[in-house]
Amino acid sequence: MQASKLIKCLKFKKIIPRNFEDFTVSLLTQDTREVVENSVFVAVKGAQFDGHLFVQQAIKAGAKLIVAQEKTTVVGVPVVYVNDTKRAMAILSSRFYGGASQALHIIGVTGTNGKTTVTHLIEAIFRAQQRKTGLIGTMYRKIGDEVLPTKNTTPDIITLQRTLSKMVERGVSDVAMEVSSIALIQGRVWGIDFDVAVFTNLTRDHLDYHKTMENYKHAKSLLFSQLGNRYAFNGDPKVAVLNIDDPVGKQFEQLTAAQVLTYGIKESAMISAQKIKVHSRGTDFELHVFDQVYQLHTQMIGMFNVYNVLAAFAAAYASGLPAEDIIMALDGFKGVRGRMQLISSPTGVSAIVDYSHTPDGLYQALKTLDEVTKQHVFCVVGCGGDRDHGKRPKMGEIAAEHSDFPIFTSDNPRSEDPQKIISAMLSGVPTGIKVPTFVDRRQAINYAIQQAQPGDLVLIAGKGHEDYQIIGKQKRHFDDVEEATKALWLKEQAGK
Ligand SMILES: CC(=O)N[C@H]1[C@@H](OP(=O)(O)OP(=O)(O)OC[C@H]2O[C@@H](n3ccc(=O)[nH]c3=O)[C@H](O)[C@@H]2O)O[C@H](CO)[C@@H](O)[C@@H]1O[C@H](C)C(=O)N[C@@H](C)C(=O)N[C@H](CCC(=O)O)C(=O)O
Ligand SMILES: Nc1ncnc2c1ncn2[C@@H]1O[C@H](COP(=O)(O)OP(=O)(O)OP(=O)(O)O)[C@@H](O)[C@H]1O
Ligand SMILES: N[C@H](CCC[C@H](N)C(=O)O)C(=O)O
Ligand SMILES: [Mg+2]
Repeated sequence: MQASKLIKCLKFKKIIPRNFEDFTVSLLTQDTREVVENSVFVAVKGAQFDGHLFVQQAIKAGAKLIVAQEKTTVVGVPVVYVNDTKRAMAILSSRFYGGASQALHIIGVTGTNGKTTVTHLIEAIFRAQQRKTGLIGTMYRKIGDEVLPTKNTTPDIITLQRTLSKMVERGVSDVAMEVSSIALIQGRVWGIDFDVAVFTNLTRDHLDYHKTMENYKHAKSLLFSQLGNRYAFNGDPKVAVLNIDDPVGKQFEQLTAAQVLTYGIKESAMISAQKIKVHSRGTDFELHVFDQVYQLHTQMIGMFNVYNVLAAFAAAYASGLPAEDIIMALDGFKGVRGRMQLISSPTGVSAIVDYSHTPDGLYQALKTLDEVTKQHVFCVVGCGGDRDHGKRPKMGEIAAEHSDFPIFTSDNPRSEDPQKIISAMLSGVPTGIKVPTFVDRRQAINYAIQQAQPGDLVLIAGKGHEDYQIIGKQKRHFDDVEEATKALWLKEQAGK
């Protein structure tokens, strides 16, 4: 696309100089580390850096046009001045990448917990229909079977539009994507034409960023107000899929002009789970879809996963798939890496690696383990540094109250002193409960597994699929599944 044609979509702008030599744009980016010859560079003021300070660097790397919101002393290339470069990024990327989101059937999933799980369930359902799928979320971006890395749960709008456009090129038809509250506030999904928007739940997280639960809820609500009431490009009506057992789900009904499909375990929900039986090898329940009743089995355990399954079912049903097909796909789904991932061993001790890093996530995980075992539950847990401080005492309290043997350790301490994070967790522990602590996560895992007796379960919470640990500025390899497997093997050898 020619540069002059690209910038036409920006309505209010000042171009200096007014006339410039046109060129074919090779890349649109806000990051100097991506710039190549004939790029358009958008200067964005961020939380850490100011992109305007990188303009010369961008030109040196090949940028031929700059979009800025503040005066820059640029020589040799035209500058397009706008009021807000973040908004310009959304408008330009939609234009540059050809409105890919309109060509795709996109299901956006938001909520504090369950987004990764629900998007994987949706991916599995559509794949079972022999459709080519895309997935965007915490763990990766996926185009069919191709796995691409990701920095954020929801990428910046340019990366997102670029990814969607690649999906269109490769024949993807259906996309499941996680939409984080921070992304919604930062406009990372501005202009994305969602067909279905799903709400899982709202509990405490990210208050370092949002400050209050009210702001956090507002951020989540944006997905529903942005869904609009238009018919989607392919003619299907847009649908908001809402968990109405969560009071926030009910409130979101008011915000959207789209059609609403509710789910929950109360009979008043349009899609509900009844007669739920959670056992150690999975969960069974009656699925009520309006006035139809089906039997549903999932290999995943826990009441929270009943909600995740309902959310995925509702999203697929809202997309027009037959209930029987969805149910069959859900039955075959084996779970997501690092989400209640079981590692059994001949010692009789089992470890469960789970990504519970919020108070509610941890509570749900511990409650589930308590339901499936009569033996003891150990809980190795830490809290991330440079993230919501307020959740630390709460997670400390939950681990202490809902496990038999809580053990506190480090998650990703980042720039913070790990001992201080652990002390904050300890401040929430009720008096009388003793909690051993280990700054070294490996030692904590080894200790728990050594202490556990046959039949006991060791929950290793907070890092799930992560294969790294961030200490200071250093990111080193660390994988809870590997560590637990090693510790269980050592226990087995010691017992021989
Ligand atoms: C605080 C925050 O949210 N930061 C996000 C934000 O960065 P920012 O706009 O503040 O950017 P910045 O790093 O200050 O840089 C400013 C500008 O200079 C540019 N730059 C910077 C350096 C350089 O050498 N060259 C260069 O051009 C940058 O590309 C950017 O355009 O926008 C970036 C692009 O979208 C994000 O990658 C970045 O996420 C950081 C890494 C982050 O840790 N974010 C977390 C808090 C986050 O967003 N989490 C959510 C929720 C997770 C979940 O619940 O699952 C997520 O969606 O991941
Ligand atoms: N519906 C749910 N309600 C409460 N807790 C849940 C639910 N689903 C999952 N969890 C817990 O939260 C953890 C994270 O789940 P998942 O990765 O699916 O959530 P997420 O919303 O993608 O999280 P993130 O915000 O980090 O991307 C799980 O390991 C589990 O312990
Ligand atoms: N999406 C979450 C991930 C937290 C995972 C935990 N291991 C940590 O590093 O704090 C966040 O950015 O808050
Ligand atoms: Mg996620």
